[in-house]
Amino acid sequence: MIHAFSAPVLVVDNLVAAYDQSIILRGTSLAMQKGAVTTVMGRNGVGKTTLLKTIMGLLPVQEGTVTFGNEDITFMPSHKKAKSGIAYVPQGREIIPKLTVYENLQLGLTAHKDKNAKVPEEEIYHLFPILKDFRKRAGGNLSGGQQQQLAIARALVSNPTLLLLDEPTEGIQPSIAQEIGCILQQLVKEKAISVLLVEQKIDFANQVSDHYYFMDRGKMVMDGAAEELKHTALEKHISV
Ligand SMILES: Nc1ncnc2c1ncn2[C@@H]1O[C@H](COP(=O)(O)OP(=O)(O)OP(=O)(O)O)[C@@H](O)[C@H]1O
Repeated sequence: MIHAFSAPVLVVDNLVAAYDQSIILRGTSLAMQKGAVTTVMGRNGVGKTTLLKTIMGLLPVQEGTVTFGNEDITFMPSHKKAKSGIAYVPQGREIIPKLTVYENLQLGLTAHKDKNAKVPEEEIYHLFPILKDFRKRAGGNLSGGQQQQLAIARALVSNPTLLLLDEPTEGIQPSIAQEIGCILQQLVKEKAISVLLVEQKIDFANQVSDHYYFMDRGKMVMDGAAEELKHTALEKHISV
């Protein structure tokens, strides 16, 4: 839930970023409230994934700023961003197929600021009971929905305050997507984590979002609180 008057957890101001000569972000700006789900929607190829990568420091910023809490993190290397509390769950999930579920979870510790930290198993399995049952199973043998849960769980192992989540429902059946939506809501409520979500599916976005931004050709073209936006506005902006 958005806490009125709280300071934004993340502010992106006039961001410009490119792959070589090809400019993708053309002055992108957004502000995220703490403990809320902010969702970026837009057609394929408008730059949503590029925005998450640039915030995470995986693509250099050419112009503009990124502020996390009170800190300017525009040029902070990605591993430092991870240690300062930002976790990124990429599109496609990037589970290591040959490692077990538990070993995949352990990978999240590399981004933890305390080098003696352990996987908070009780907390993780409370949120994702299926991962407890499959603890010793190879990550590659999990279904798409289970791998998505594992990817989010692995991100949580680093103890983030901000989660960047790229199309978590891609290739996942609606009932499982809804389950993941419930877990996300629980996370935001119980742990006051802030989520920046890139999403194409309206039903899922409606289930979890507090605030929307619509992106077109590297810029935000509209934003608003979830309850202010009608279904039709959402559809207009994401229809291909
Ligand atoms: N590694 C790359 N090198 C060069 N161009 C890229 C690279 N990755 C993406 N692009 C291009 O950047 C543009 C924006 O891509 P991006 O993945 O950010 O879009 P998106 O809004 O997330 O779309 P989608 O929903 O399809 O993932 C596209 O034109 C894409 O072809």
